[in-house]
Amino acid sequence: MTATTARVLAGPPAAEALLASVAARAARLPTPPTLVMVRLGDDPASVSYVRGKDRKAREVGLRSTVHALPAETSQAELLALIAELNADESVNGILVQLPLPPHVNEEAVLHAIDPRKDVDGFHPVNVGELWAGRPTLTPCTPAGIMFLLSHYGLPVARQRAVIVGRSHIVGRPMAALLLNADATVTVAHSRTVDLAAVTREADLLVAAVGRPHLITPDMVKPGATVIDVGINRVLGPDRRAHLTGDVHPDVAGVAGALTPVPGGVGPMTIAQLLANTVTAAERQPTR
Ligand SMILES: Nc1nc(=O)c2c([nH]1)NC[C@@H]1CN(c3ccc(C(=O)N[C@@H](CCC(=O)O)C(=O)O)cc3)C=[N+]21
Repeated sequence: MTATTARVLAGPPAAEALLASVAARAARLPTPPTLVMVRLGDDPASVSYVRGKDRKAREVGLRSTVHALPAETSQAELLALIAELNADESVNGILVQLPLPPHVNEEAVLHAIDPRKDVDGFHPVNVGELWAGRPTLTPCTPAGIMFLLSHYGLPVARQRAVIVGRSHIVGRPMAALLLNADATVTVAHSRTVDLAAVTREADLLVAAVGRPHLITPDMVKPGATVIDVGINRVLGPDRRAHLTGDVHPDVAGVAGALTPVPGGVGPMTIAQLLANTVTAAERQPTR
């Protein structure tokens, strides 16, 4: 009987390493890179994420502004604000916090952002460049995961990577980044037949489905690296809400390395957003 426990891939030290380079690059520019975030309504998770990003931005020498608009803001009003921010040369990065209320067409909004200011990497021009192998501004969560893997010296090239989840925010861009880094990539999803047989092939398993504890120990190859992107709010035995991932805690007994939730991928997402803001600023003409 050999009880092993996975190496913990803590987000904060890797995020701090990325933020140190963000701060150094920001300091080399003639004016501080400027991020503008827009959120509609007051969903508590959105309020808290945007606040966290705003605070970190200032810590590393960026300028950050938040437009907190009423939930009833019309799509036309939101598009008018985006047009203004696109035209404003003092703005380097624009982020519209998702999800948007049901009366606003998310696609219409994301397509309206100038691709050069699209620090989320969600505009079709940036999606296309990523899939063409010419990444420019790449989605923050997957790009942050790539940084985390390299920070901890974990190999990607030649690895069999399985991503569970095909969202536009995580699963799909994660597949593109891993493919660009010479992994052999499989994207599994809710319709995949015999999911466990697919995930057991993975040297690198990325769980991004939003279903608490979907990934159980029997689904993991011994020694695999497991990245948990799930941020699920569940009620604990004490009936208090807490965060849990898509990966069952017992996976730590099988995996070689595992990201915790919270304190894993989340902090990387924020650091990468600020890295993207500096990248956008570096590429925009100076005034
Ligand atoms: N336009 C847009 N871009 C986004 O990048 C975006 C978005 N909309 N909408 C929502 C999701 C979610 N997201 C997270 C960022 C940080 C943490 C994070 O820092 N999590 C902490 C814990 C946070 C907590 O305690 O609630 C952690 O995992 O340690 C989580 C989730 C960005 N998103």
